[in-house]
Amino acid sequence: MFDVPHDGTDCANDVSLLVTRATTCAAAALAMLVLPLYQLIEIFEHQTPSDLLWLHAAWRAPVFLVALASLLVCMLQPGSGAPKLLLRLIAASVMIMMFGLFTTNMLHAQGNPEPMARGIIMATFAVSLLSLRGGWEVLLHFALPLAGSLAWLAFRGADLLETTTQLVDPVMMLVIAMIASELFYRIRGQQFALQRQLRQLASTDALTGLHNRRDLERRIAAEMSRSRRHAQPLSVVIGDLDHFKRVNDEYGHGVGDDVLRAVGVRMRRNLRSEDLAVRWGGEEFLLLLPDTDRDGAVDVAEKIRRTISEHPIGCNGQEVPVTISFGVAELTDSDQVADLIRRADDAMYRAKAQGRDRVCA
Ligand SMILES: Nc1nc2c(ncn2[C@@H]2O[C@H](COP(=O)(O)OP(=O)(O)OP(=O)(O)O)[C@@H](O)[C@H]2O)c(=O)[nH]1
Repeated sequence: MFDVPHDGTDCANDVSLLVTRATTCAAAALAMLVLPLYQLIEIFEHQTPSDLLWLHAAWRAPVFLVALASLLVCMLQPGSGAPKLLLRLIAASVMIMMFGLFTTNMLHAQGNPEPMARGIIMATFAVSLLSLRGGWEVLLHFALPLAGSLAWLAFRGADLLETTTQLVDPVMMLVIAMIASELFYRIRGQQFALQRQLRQLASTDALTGLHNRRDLERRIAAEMSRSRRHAQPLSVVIGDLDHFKRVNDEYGHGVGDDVLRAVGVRMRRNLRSEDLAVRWGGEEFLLLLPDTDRDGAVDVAEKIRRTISEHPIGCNGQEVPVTISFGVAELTDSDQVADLIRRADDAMYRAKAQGRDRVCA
């Protein structure tokens, strides 16, 4: 099968990826705006000494600010590619908050650490799932703040043995978050790949791997308006294999199919990436050539005609000689889609009438 050039299919995937990211980003940001505030109020109610209150606020501040910025970006620039970076920033700031507060608790052992620690662990778990792509990313975002936190505790002379027992809950969270994040990441990846494959199948001809008629119908109007907007030519070429019935009758339907495939390959080899090669009907092909005028399209069709008629197609050890007739039409100001295709079709029938194996415009 051929590589399908960058087209509407890819765009649809990109848009759906952007929407997923923006939604995730907004969800993570909202969660991270509410949670730190809620916890600060709780700590305030437990009458934590004021200097520690400031420390608590400082550890939460990056999460709060990044979450606020993310929410603003998601609201003001919904189509931007920023959420990917913002999601990582949210995750990193949450991990830093978690270990900052963990260190504060270890050094000052005050307040009501139990519910707070649980809240942070749950938040970290949620954000890991939302923001990070796969187990390795969770580990990376977790490992750096953990190392910093342990280094600071050691520097401040804390009892590291006690620290390790306190680490049981966060490490358990890490393992669960890694597994869940990896699972989510893979499921999402498979889902995107499947969507892409389905869209590609829906727009591709199964036998030749060229674009199908439905796909052309979806694109030709857009190409016509693009060509008019930029005052660039656009041409359509219709090609029909000559006496193809004889090929089937003489060599069998299987060889006929191989010939159609080979013709498709030769067409694609002679086209630019922005051109569209379509299997238009049984043994009929259509080429949509942007930025190409009538003479240019005749040259393209002539080149393809020669590669087909001058080199018989090898199938099952046999050489099958094939020729093709082409008709060319260039877009005019008054053309509708049907007019353009009809003129190319008429030209192709003229080529048949004049003896086949030729190009008419
Ligand atoms: N092997 C194969 N043959 C096909 C396929 N689609 C259409 N055909 C055959 O293509 C042949 C087309 O025959 P006609 O329309 O009579 O045209 P032709 O024999 O090519 O003659 P001209 O077009 O007049 O030169 C028919 O025999 C179809 O069965 C296909 O997918 N595979």
